[in-house]
Amino acid sequence: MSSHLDNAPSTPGKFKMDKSPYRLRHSYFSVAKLIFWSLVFIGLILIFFLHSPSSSPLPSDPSRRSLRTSNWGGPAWEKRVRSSAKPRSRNGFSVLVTGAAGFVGTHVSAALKRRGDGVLGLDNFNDYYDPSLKRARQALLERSGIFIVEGDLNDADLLSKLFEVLPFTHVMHLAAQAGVRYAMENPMSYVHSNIAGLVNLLEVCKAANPQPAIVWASSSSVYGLNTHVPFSETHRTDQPASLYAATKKAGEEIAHTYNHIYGLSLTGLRFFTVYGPWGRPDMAYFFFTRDMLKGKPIQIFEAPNHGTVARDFTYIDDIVKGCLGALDTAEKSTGSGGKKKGPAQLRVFNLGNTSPVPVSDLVSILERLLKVKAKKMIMKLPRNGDVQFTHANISYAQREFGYKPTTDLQTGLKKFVRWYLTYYGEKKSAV
Ligand SMILES: O=C(O)[C@H]1O[C@H](OP(=O)(O)OP(=O)(O)OC[C@H]2O[C@@H](n3ccc(=O)[nH]c3=O)[C@H](O)[C@@H]2O)[C@H](O)[C@@H](O)[C@H]1O
Repeated sequence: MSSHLDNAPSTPGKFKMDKSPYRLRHSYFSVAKLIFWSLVFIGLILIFFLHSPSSSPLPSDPSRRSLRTSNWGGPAWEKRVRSSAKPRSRNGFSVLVTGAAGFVGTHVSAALKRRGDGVLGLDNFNDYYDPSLKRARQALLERSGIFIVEGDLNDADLLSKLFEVLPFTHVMHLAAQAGVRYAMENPMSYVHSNIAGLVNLLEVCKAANPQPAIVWASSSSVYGLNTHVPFSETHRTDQPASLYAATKKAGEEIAHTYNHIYGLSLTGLRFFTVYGPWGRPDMAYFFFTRDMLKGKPIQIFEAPNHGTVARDFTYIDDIVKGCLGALDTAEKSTGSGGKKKGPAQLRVFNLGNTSPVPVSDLVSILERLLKVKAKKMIMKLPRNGDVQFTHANISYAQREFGYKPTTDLQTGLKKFVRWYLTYYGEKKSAV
């Protein structure tokens, strides 16, 4: 005899005690059905929330996910932002520098601060190259009172918040996925930073009140397969040789659109192979130095028929002068609250050195400076985005803001090598 408690169907297992096979199957299927339909119902609710744009509790967009991990906001944070971006003088600029922990970003930020402008940095500290170098640059800027907010360009909420805290007069947009050859390894990182990130930034700038004037980094690589030299801003740029170049060219077209529709003042700067202290370890002059010091072989690219591969290497201090010149001559945006009020300035400048140097000469200079004989491996120029030759015509920048590079490769590399040996010598390790 079984007690009534034993009959209580508290769990499906207990049903096995029931003597009637029909009742057992019937009850079992009712519960299973109930569970099944409950799961379907919960699933539908979840699908509805995940796809609802306004109330999405778990955003599927990776750029928005950074919101959850980034550490910004609050009165103390806002105070730091304000104090970093406050100019020393009444007519000084208040500049948001994106990519402030990057090579050019660090130098430009420091120069702006030195002359009395307020600077707020933004950087996502990604690991495209050794992030400890970016942290060291950050520490350097911190010593001169520059705060770098850690966040991604694609984080619209963060960017909007920054403009809410402060009416930036200018944006110096230097954050990007750089490097010509890496584009074949990780193409989407170029789309994420150089296209999606740029659009996100421009969306926030167009909605800001007042709208800032924007100066941003394009690239000499937009000239691609152009064969007219020296490269002038009027030459064709519709034959990019790498995805990197294509995203920078797309950026120039996107700039045109935002200028046209929203009255944003936009100036693009086509940088020509920038080098110098605190440089980028992914660039040839930098890793040639590292590998030569380690006694490792280096690859030197050569064009077909032993043709020379050359670059218009441009020293960082000259580039900084060009950036400041562009900033100083940038006119105000004309829109407000997302509406254009009149035509606004739209410019593109070459910032080069006007004196191309063969890569083999770059290596000879490094050999002399490092007192090391390079183990050279001559290789065919790979078809991975590299072009054979770059040479800037800089007369437009010269005319508009007196841009005049003054550092030759020998002098600039000497300063780079001195920095390199101090930086890595002190750390007793190479990159
Ligand atoms: O002006 C730009 O817009 C770009 O400049 C820079 O690109 P590049 O001019 O290609 O510089 P970089 O890679 O240092 O190669 C230098 C030279 O060494 C040759 N090179 C390179 C590697 C190698 O192993 N061997 C070699 O001979 C190579 O063929 C080349 O001739 C920036 O990286 C890029 O982000 C962008 O800003």
